[in-house]
Amino acid sequence: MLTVQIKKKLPDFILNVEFTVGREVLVLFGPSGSGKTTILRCIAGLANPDEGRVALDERTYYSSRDRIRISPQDRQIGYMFQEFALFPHMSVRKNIWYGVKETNEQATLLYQRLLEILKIESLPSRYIHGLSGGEKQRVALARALMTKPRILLLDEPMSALDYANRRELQQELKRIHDLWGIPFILVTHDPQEARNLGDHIVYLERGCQVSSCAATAAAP
Ligand SMILES: Nc1ncnc2c1ncn2[C@@H]1O[C@H](COP(=O)(O)OP(=O)(O)OP(=O)(O)O)[C@@H](O)[C@H]1O
Repeated sequence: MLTVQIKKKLPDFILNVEFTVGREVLVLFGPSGSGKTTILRCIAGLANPDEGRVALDERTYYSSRDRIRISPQDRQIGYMFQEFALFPHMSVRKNIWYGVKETNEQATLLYQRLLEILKIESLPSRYIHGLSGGEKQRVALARALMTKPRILLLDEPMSALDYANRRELQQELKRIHDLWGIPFILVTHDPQEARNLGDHIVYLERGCQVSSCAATAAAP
């Protein structure tokens, strides 16, 4: 169970959220600038709250009270950034292996399995600049999962895709979530995506949770 309690002063408002995520998909939904990416960055350790706590099960990643701040590299969190943040000068293979600490047989098996699950077996020697939006999305997902994360953060993972590709990749994301069984936190502006993928939706406005509900209970 991931526990998130964050207070952080931003230029125009104070971000103030509190929620937990089990082995489910939690969607952060809200207008541009409402604080969604900042929440992901605080969970990953790329930004620090002014106050609060972030913990996965018994492990505290951040606590203002206890002065704990675990570095991003030691949090075992997969982060799929907006626009994917892949390295254009590296091959698909190198991108996927980037960040893996140990190259052993287990890692090689995971790599092969990810290529298969994400249907990118033909891509390893290609370079990022020649890939389609859907292919880049799959490679970014493989890279995030290759580090065997205990949580996966996805910041608008479908934003670069057209309607047909979005629908297909939403289905794949659901399947991967079922297979991996870890908490996913997904940021989106798209109400349909929020309903399709989320088990729970947290609605944000200017840094505050205006509501939080099961995805089937109400449409955003
Ligand atoms: N490092 C920073 N320094 C100053 N202001 C910041 C910083 N990061 C975020 N902000 C501001 O905090 C607010 C929330 O930004 P954030 O990126 O978290 O919103 P968002 O909901 O993810 O937006 P979008 O949907 O457009 O990506 C914005 O007003 C943004 O300009």
